Amino acid sequence: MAIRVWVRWLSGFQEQTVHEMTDCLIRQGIEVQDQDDYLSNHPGVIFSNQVTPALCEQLRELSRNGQIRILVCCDGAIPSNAVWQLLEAGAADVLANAEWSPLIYEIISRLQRWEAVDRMVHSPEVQHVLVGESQALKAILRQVVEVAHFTDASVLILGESGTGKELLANLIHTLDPRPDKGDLVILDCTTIVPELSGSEFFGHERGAFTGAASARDGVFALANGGTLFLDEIGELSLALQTQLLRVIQEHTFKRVGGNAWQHTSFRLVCATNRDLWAQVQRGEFRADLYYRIASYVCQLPPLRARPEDILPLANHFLKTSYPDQAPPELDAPVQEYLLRREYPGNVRDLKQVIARMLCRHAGKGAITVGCIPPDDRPLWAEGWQEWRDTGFERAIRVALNRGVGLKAISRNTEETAFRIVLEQVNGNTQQAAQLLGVTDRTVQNWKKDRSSVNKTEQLF
Ligand SMILES: Nc1ncnc2c1ncn2[C@@H]1O[C@H](COP(=O)(O)OP(=O)(O)OP(=O)(O)O)[C@@H](O)[C@H]1O
Repeated sequence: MAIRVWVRWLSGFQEQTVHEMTDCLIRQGIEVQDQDDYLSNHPGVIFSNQVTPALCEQLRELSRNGQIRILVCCDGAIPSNAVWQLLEAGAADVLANAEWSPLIYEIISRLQRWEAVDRMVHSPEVQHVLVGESQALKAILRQVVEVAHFTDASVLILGESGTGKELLANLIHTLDPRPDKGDLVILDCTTIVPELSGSEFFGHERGAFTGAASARDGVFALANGGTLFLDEIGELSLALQTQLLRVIQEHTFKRVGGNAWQHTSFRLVCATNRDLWAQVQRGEFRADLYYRIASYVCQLPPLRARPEDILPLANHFLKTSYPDQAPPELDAPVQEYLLRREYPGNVRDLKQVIARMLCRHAGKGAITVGCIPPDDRPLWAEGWQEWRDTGFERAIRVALNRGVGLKAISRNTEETAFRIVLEQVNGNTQQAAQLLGVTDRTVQNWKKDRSSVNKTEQLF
């Protein structure tokens, strides 16, 4: 299938160059669209020899929060501060080369990679497994597809409980293109008994210790040719972390009670709901192990930071509960309830809420508010407008009980609002200012302050 792109030529390129380069792209199987098609969802290439405020503004408009990937190409050197300006404005990459031929080659490589990643992201094996419409989830999916399919890098997945870390680990294994791939082997680090850890990790020879009636493989041997998923890695004691270092680096190990070195080849995926880097800084997690397990770090945001995912996920869980028939719909008040509800257990929570509502659903009609179990119903005051967000109230109560005053509570509320909005708009100052109802300068000042001072105490 041809790769479709739109191309724009800015700032005085010779007509002959434009024709030659366009022909070159077409010869390489790139379908070059009319300039006017830049509003479509296809990726785009902008050729420009100058970085001007107008170009940055255009990029901001076109990139639509990173939904459209745009390459900016210059046929010459470009100052490094201009490169960062272009990236900040929304360019997916900036290529510069005085020679046209390598420049075109690089452009084609990027476009082919993007197309391959897009195809995989939209494949049923991804779309039917990891559901979500938010920009945050889509961006993660693209990155994960790229790292899983095109590299053998170790991946560290961070995120609160129930955000989908294990699901992502499964997906990384599914997308691994190795021929004759081995199994996905999962080890929950919270279940390791220290005395048996050697055997669990490396296996043992017969008679290696009392009770070792026969030889047994450990997880590193079982994962040979496949993927090893170490869940809750943040719970491993320092002693157990030390045991893992060699095998993770060298891919060789000895069974307990054995003398022969064995070789194993696996992709390592680890997950934790802890702040692993903070653990490293406190000396609770070995820095050398951290760097080995975290070639690529993927942070899954909590569900509260991506409310656009709530209804698609709810519909997905309904569909999986009715594999052979059309699932019931959620009526409007139930949808509103789901959107306003708190999800401390993240996606797992939402899945359970749907399951609980289905228990009370009778007939063939839509799921209505009566299906919400009494314990799950919101606190009422006088009507919809008065819906009280119990989670927010709870946080304020906890803060007040801790003796935190109004000033700190207000500051934290403001911090949280800035953080949420900036995440939502991928750091775009103008859009954040618009959503927050403040000036661009206020957002810029906030960003500046944040980079120069430590985080304030987290209340919420
Ligand atoms: N994006 C998603 N699309 C579909 N299902 C999801 C998604 N995210 C999570 N789930 C579902 O939510 C539940 C919890 O997900 P998972 O076990 O992967 O979370 P986790 O982060 O590993 O949790 P924990 O840290 O508690 O082990 C699972 O049933 C999973 O299938």
